[in-house]
Amino acid sequence: MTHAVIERVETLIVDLPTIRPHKLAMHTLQQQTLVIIRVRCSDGVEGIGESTTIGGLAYGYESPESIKQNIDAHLAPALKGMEAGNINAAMLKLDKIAKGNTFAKSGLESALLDAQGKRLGLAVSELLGGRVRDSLEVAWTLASGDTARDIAEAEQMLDIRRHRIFKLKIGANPVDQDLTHVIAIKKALGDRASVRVDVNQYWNESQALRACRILGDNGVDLIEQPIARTNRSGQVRLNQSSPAPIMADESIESVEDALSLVIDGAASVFALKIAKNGGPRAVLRTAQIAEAAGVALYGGTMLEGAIGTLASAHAFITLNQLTWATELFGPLLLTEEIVTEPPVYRDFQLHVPRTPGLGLALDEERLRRFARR
Ligand SMILES: O=C(O)C[C@H]1C=CC(=O)O1
Ligand SMILES: [Mn+2]
Repeated sequence: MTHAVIERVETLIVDLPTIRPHKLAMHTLQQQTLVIIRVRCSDGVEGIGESTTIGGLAYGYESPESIKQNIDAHLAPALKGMEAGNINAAMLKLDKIAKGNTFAKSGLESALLDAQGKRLGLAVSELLGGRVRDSLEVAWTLASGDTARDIAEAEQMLDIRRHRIFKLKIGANPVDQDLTHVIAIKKALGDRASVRVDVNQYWNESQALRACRILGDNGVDLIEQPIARTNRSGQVRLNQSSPAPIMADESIESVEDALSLVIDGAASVFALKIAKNGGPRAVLRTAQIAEAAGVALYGGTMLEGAIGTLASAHAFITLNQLTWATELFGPLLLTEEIVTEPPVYRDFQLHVPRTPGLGLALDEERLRRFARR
């Protein structure tokens, strides 16, 4: 049998509307931009992947435009002619020719896994060693910017049994205003929901010392990235003093970051994101570091659409412990789909398909309609 080779890599920028503005400390999303990757192989198999970030360059070092350009100019030519089924060799080559660029690499690794799964008739989770569950609990982010509207949204999610974990995006407003907002929402929801916050690095240590204590004392379960990733010693001190666990998100931009956080004792929970580690296989290396260190895990998102969400989900369902569940709700924030069958959310869970590859097919007509020209 001759091995299939990678013949062509195509990238498309897709702009999709959101159900409402989504306010994060650094950026308000009015729409979401996905980079869709198609890897065509010599055996006729096509793999699909997604490289998505938030707010252009507001969140990380890669933008949709730079991701597309770097794949087109550097990563795709390096992959051309390589054996399609040898994902180790392909990703080693990319690591050799490109520093960082984990978002771009994540979409490519996802597409190669999708192709190999389709080729072998196996779900990506099976390629990753096999699943230990079929579905994942999914949190919802309350980020309308309005307390009453956030409470109404949470009540609706509880009613329809879609989410019972809520993450509140704070940090942009004065600290006391944010604390009042969070405490009001926790009071309204009580024990019916887990309430967590994500500060997206917007506090300094002096603000965070007091705020983390107040949040913990008022029943907030988890505090995500309260201070800057660059303030490592501050993170260590907060991790020791906060009554609520501290989760690292922006602090992890690579597998090596995860190791150094563990060595320093800078967080007791890690947000796992395929985009920040370089793909579904790379994120599992970070998960293994956490497991060995006794750090708890959470399945994070960069607000990807269906493809990036399921690429993440196939990795996360192979994990033994996922103490803090996931936030794989990206497709639910979008009003439009570019796949033929959207991911299934039911009874607080995302159900992960067992069909070959990621278990998704592109809807060509809708893709054409939303692709940026
Ligand atoms: O975690 C982040 O910082 C980014 C993202 C995840 C959920 C959400 O609403 O925003
Ligand atoms: Mn975060």
